[in-house]
Order: sequence, then C-alpha cells, then structure tokens
Amino acid sequence: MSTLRVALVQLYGRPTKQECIANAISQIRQAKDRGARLIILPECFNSPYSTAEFGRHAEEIPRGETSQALAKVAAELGVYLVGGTYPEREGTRLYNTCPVFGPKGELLCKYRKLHLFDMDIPGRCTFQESAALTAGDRLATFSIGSLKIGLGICWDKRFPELAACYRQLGCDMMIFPSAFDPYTGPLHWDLLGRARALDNQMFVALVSPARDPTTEYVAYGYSLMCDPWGRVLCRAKEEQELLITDIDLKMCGEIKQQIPILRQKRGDIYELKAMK
Ligand SMILES: NC(=O)CC(=O)C(=O)O
Repeated sequence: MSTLRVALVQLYGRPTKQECIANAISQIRQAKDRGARLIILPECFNSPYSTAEFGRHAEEIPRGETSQALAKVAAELGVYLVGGTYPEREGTRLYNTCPVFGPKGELLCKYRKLHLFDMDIPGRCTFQESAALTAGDRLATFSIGSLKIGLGICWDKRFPELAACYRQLGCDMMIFPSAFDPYTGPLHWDLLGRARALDNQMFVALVSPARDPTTEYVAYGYSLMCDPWGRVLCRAKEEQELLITDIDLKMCGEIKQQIPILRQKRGDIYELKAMK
C-alpha cells in the first residue's frame, strides 16, 4: 500500500443522539462511495460539547448504541472507522473516548483523552472538562497494513511529548478528533497540526465538528490533514463537509532520509519515554 484514501468528516450536531448517529452514517456511506478506506469523525459528534450534557449522553464502549451503530457500518462497508469521540461511562466515571473499528466491525482500540480541556480565557472561552470527566491513562495505536497510527483528542495536541511518544512507538500518522473554539482556532489550529506533523515527520489529521453559532459551545471547523513536511494537504471550511484526501505513504520514509532529525536525537542528553 503506497497511498491511503482518507475521509475527514466534518459534521453538524443534530438535536438528538439518534439524529447525530444517522447524519454520521450517511456521511460515512458517502465517504466509502468516494473510495475512502480510513474514515474519521470529529470530537463529541453524538452529543453537545457541554460538561452538563456528557453524563446524559454517555454510554459504555463498545456496548452502547453509538458503538454498535459504528461497528455495524464499518463491517458493512469494510472500512477503518475512527469514531470521533463520545462520552463513555465506566462505572461511576465518564471519559471523552475515541473508539476505532476495523473492517470486520471489531473494536481495534479505544483512546481516552489524556489531557482534559481546562481553559479559562475570560470573555472568550471558559471550559472545564475536568469538572465532569476523568482523564485517560494510556496511549492507543492501530495499524492499517504497515501504517501505524496514534490517537489523541483535541487539547492533547498542545502536548508535544504525546506526539513524540507516538513517533517513538513507530507511528507515521496521528489522528486528533477535535473541537477548538473560534478564538483559539484561528491562532493555534493550523500551527499545532503542522508543528506536530513537522516535529515528528508524520501525517496529522485534525477533524472538527462544523461551526454552528446557535450551540452553547461553538466549534471552529476547518478540519485538515498535514503531511510530514508540515504542509496542509486539504482543509474544510466552517460548514458540514466531507474532505477526501490521498496520502502518499512513501513520503514518511523519504523525509526521514532527507531530513534525518529522528536519527539525531541525543538520548545521552535528554530522554522521552512512553510509559503505557
Ligand atoms: N476542545 C479542546 O479540547 C481544546 C481546545 O478547544 C483548544 O485547545 O483550544
């Protein structure tokens, strides 16, 4: 496999969980019709992005209705499906979780947001995920052929150590279902995506909900894919949009030869290690 067709599915929220799932599935079908093998949904795609709402929408993963619907469509279409994120309940705890389903509908892995979105920019954006959610405690990867992919969620992309750990584990791509807000979005969104891609010589996909100014939390939009050179290969606008892009996997090996920074890390001077 030298190229992989990827779909970034930027979605509007809908009034109910069932309508959100139905909207996602209709876009997943269109992505498959356009040849996508890997399909990625945004952060919190089946519920409002609100600490007050997470509990009401939470479900067990993979037993809950959202996971069951995603597993079924992944198996029917034979695609790799990164299920964005949705609130997960385990016992009394809630997590912001990204499940990945394989072409047989099997749960390949699930990743729970490691760094919770606690931001306070008065008059612009205040959010405290840690008031409702528990942070995850491990990394998660899956593979499509020889391509190893690491997962992060939104705020996680602000932590360069996380992407560097995935690099160390051999990942040539990272996927971040995300939901930046319209204040940090224009300042940081592209920059963080491109920086993680360039530092780690990997593809980086950022997938956002569409922008809806009527919701309590307004997402930025502008889903994008960066290549290992830090270039933006494709970018959505603010509305619901299905972005399809072919990534050239040869680029990962070539750039490591041409700009050999990964081989030049000075393990005798500094160290970075994934613990879990
Ligand atoms: N939604 C997030 O987790 C993060 C975010 O909006 C930001 O980093 O800005």
